[in-house]
Amino acid sequence: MEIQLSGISKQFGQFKALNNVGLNIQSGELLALLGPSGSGKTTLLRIIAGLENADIGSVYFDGVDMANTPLRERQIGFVFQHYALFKHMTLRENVSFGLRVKTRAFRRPAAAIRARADELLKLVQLGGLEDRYPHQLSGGQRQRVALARALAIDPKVLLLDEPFGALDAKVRKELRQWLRDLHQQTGVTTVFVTHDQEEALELADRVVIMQKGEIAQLGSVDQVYEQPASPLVFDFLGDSNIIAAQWRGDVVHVGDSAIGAYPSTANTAVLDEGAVDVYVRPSDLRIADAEQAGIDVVVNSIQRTGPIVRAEVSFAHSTFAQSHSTLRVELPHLHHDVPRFQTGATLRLRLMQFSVFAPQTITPVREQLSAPILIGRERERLAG
Ligand SMILES: Nc1ncnc2c1ncn2[C@@H]1O[C@H](COP(=O)(O)OP(=O)(O)OP(=O)(O)O)[C@@H](O)[C@H]1O
Repeated sequence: MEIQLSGISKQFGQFKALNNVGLNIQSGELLALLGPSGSGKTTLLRIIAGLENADIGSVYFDGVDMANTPLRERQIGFVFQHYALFKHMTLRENVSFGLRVKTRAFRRPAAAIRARADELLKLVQLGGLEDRYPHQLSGGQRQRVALARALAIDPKVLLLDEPFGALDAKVRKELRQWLRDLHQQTGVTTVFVTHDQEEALELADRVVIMQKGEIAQLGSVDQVYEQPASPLVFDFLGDSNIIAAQWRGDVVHVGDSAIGAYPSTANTAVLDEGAVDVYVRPSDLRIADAEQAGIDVVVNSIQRTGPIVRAEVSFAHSTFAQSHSTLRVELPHLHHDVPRFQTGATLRLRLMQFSVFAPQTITPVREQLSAPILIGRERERLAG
C-alpha cells in the first residue's frame, strides 16, 4: 500500500501542530518519523490512521482519497507505547480479538481464527505460550503480542507509535532487530514514530525528521546522517562540536590551520565565502599524522566509560574567537590514538568528516529549515 500525504496542516487552537506536510510513503517501506517532543510526529501518524482529521490536506492510500473512508475500513494495524493488551484474555485470545469481533458475514470459522492466532504468535517468537496471560510475560514479550494482534487483521498499513518506548535499552535493541526481520517477512508498509535517533537509523529504510510541525529533512538513513540539511538536523542526529571557521579559496580554516578542502562548486549559491560554522561529531575527531593539518588542542580531561573513551580538549591557540571553547572527542577504547590522550598533552586533531553551515547567529532557524544550506563535507580529503 502506497501512502501519499499532500499539504497536511493541523492546528490545535492557536498552535500549529503541522504545517503543509507533504510525503510519499512507498509500498512496503519501513519509514521512521523522528523528531523532538512536540514536533508533530504523533499527530501526523493519527492523521494517516484516520484517528484525527487534518484541517487542510489529503491522505491517499494507493491513490484513493481517504477523506470518506471510515477508520475500520482502512485496514490499519496499530501498536502504541503502552501495550494495551486485554488482561483477562490469554495471548491467543488477545491476538485473535480483531478476527473474533468481525460481523458474522466476514468472520472466519473458530478453528481458522485459532490457527491464525497461533501462527502469528509463532511469527513473533512466542509459540508455546498461547495460553498464558499478559501478566505472565516480560514487557518485550507483551509488546510482541501487541504486534501480533495488530498483524492479525492482515493490515495494509502498520502504524507504530513509540512501540518500544517503555522498555529498557537492551530489550529495545533486541526488538529493533526483530521488527526489522518481521518487516522483511511481512512486507507491510510500516510507519513508526520514535524520538530515539539510534532506533530510527537502525530500523528504517527512510527517515523523516520533523521539526516544529514541518519536515526538516527526508531521506535515506545514510543521507540524513552523512548530509544533514541543517544545523538542527545535525544536532538532532547525535552529539556535535561547533567550531567557528572561515571558508576561503576552497578550503575551510580554523584560525591559521586549514582543516579541510572544500570545493567551491558545491552549493555556492546559498553560502558566501567567509565566516562559517563547522559541525563535527566527537567520534569524527582523530589525531592528525605529522604532515597533516588540523586543530591544535590541549587535553583537559579523559573519561573511560565501557567501550568508549571520552576526552575534553580546548584550543591550544586562542588566535581565533570560538563560541565554544572546548571540544569533545570520542574513541573506541582499543583505538591506537587512546594512549596519546593524556591530561595536559598537546595534540593536533584532524576532522575525519564534518558539515559546514552559515553561522547560526546570522541565519534564523526558520530560514534554515525552509532553505537547507549544507555546503558539503569532506572525508579523508584533508588539506595539508
Ligand atoms: N489534542 C490536542 N490538543 C491540543 N494540542 C495538541 C493536541 N494533540 C497534540 N497537541 C500539540 O501538538 C503538538 C504536536 O504534538 P504531537 O503529539 O504530534 O508531537 P510528537 O512529536 O509526537 O511529540 P512526542 O514525541 O512528545 O510524543 C504538541 O505541542 C502538542 O502539545
